[in-house]
Amino acid sequence: MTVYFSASLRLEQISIALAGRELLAVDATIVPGEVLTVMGPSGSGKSTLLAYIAGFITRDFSASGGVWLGEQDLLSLPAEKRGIGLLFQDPLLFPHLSVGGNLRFGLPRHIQDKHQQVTQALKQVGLAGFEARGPATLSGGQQARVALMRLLLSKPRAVLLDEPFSKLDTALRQEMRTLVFNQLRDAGLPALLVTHDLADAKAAGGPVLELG
Ligand SMILES: Nc1ncnc2c1ncn2[C@@H]1O[C@H](COP(=O)(O)OP(=O)(O)OP(=O)(O)O)[C@@H](O)[C@H]1O
Repeated sequence: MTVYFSASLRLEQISIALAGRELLAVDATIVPGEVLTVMGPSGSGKSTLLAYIAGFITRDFSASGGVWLGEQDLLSLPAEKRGIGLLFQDPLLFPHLSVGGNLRFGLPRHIQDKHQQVTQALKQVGLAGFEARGPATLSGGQQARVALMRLLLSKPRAVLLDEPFSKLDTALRQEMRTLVFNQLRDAGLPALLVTHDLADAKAAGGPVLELG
């Protein structure tokens, strides 16, 4: 994996409200290679916070506060220019593309040796030779690993994870936690994890923010 350095992700006095009622307030800085875990009751606005950071919060909410990546004001950029990578509980692979096609989709246009990068990424997660397979022929755990590598190949500058392990069975969950957090640490990316699972927070190894 190519190591590339990112800046800190700063969440500056963010407040998110729905119908005039504040759902959450967050003020935090996530340094490169660190995972901030956000926990809280269902409906407390965790996914909405991620949507605000990534740039696709809907008008139903009123939100305020700053989102900075180093010196860059992310709120001034449209979602596709923010350089934020997302991982959800569903792998969301494109069903009409092969595994290789899904991975190439994440690669920035200027990358020359796409084939080599894809081959290397698959090898890294124990899926060497899976390029031509369709996503539907993969197990849930294999799909999750492809989704992780697609995310990393897109060279995000920060990563948001929304319950990324909740659909995996217990053994696989532990394996994916280790893989995901090691990869994020190696890549030196700041990451924000939303979860209900204390074991996820422990594996992430960073600070934990408990919403009321
Ligand atoms: N588009 C929307 N319009 C109006 N209300 C919404 C919309 N999306 C979500 N909500 C409401 O906003 C609140 C926050 O939702 P959100 O999904 O951010 O919570 P959460 O903390 O991620 O919940 P969970 O842990 O169950 O995933 C909830 O009360 C939800 O019903």
